[in-house]
Amino acid sequence: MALSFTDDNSLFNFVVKEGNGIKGLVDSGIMEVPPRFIQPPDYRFNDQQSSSPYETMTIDLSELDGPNHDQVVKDIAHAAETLGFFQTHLKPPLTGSLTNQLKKKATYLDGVTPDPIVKYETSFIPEKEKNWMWRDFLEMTYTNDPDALEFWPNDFKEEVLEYIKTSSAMVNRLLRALIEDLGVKLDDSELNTLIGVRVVHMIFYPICPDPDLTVGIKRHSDMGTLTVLLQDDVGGLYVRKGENVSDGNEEWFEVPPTKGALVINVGDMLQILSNGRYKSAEHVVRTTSSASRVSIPIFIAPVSVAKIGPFPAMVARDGVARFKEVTYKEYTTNIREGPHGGKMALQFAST
Ligand SMILES: O=C(O)CCC(=O)C(=O)O
Ligand SMILES: [Fe+2]
Repeated sequence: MALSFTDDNSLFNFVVKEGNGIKGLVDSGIMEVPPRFIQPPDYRFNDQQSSSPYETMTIDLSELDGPNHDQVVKDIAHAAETLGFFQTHLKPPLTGSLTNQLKKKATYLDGVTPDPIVKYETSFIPEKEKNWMWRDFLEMTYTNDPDALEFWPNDFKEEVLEYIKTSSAMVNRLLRALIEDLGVKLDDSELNTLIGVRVVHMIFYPICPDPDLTVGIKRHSDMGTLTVLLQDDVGGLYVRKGENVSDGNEEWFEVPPTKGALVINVGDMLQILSNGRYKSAEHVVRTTSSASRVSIPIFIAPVSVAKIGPFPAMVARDGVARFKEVTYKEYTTNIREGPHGGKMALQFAST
């Protein structure tokens, strides 16, 4: 008989403490969504909320080195100013194999001992959240190559390292282009401070008995500088166009799975640095009853002590500082402890 989890204690024990995750719930044969996962109506998301298919903006970054440099910089900046999302190609050998491997192996806690740079998690902060999200994930923090090779799970460590390296090089060029378009000059060490932290999430979204009631990830924007994301072919990531709070006219687009492509999105730190010209993208992940999904974001963020505020040149040009200076650590602490969801967290740094 399938287990039932109508009381929060037994659910918490099974999912979090014993480390079975949501995958464990689904594998146990649950037929209904336990109450803890049911989102209030305003937080639910289904694909009827998405408008016309999103015309994917795919940018070929290799053209940054060629005669089209100026045009490519403009395209990148335009994407960052409008939707805050675009896609780009990652050269072989790393394309779909990592997501396929993750799908085959997806486990929550089985068989690997967590250590300081590897964590098994579910939802966002299950101890505090009223309504849990329908996802399990493995968090791997990059410190250096020897640590990664020693502590990360054997099944993935080499490929994830390669993914991080390829993506970091790309993000470095991308950020240079975005900053170039602002007319701001940074030296290498200033730039490196903004992309000094790299955290990988290997996310597993199990199939869900009632997708209308749940979300894979709630509406949010990413807190760092830029996020790079590899998704499998299931789909379910939606991005919001525009950011006016609840004007009743929200438009959402699905970011379509595209073979060999990486999704890039702007994080809150880049919105602050650019004094609001670049927009961190609000996005959401729905659940489905037909297929489990995997995605592998790399969150690229400033080092925790970095003081993040609008570039002085932007403030001078705009005549106003739209954000105050905060350290990245203060910002992330506020997200964990204060109000978040949608783009609420940015208000913490707003003037
Ligand atoms: O799974 C996805 O496509 C998006 C994941 C995401 O938004 C996040 O982890 O912040
Ligand atoms: Fe995200």
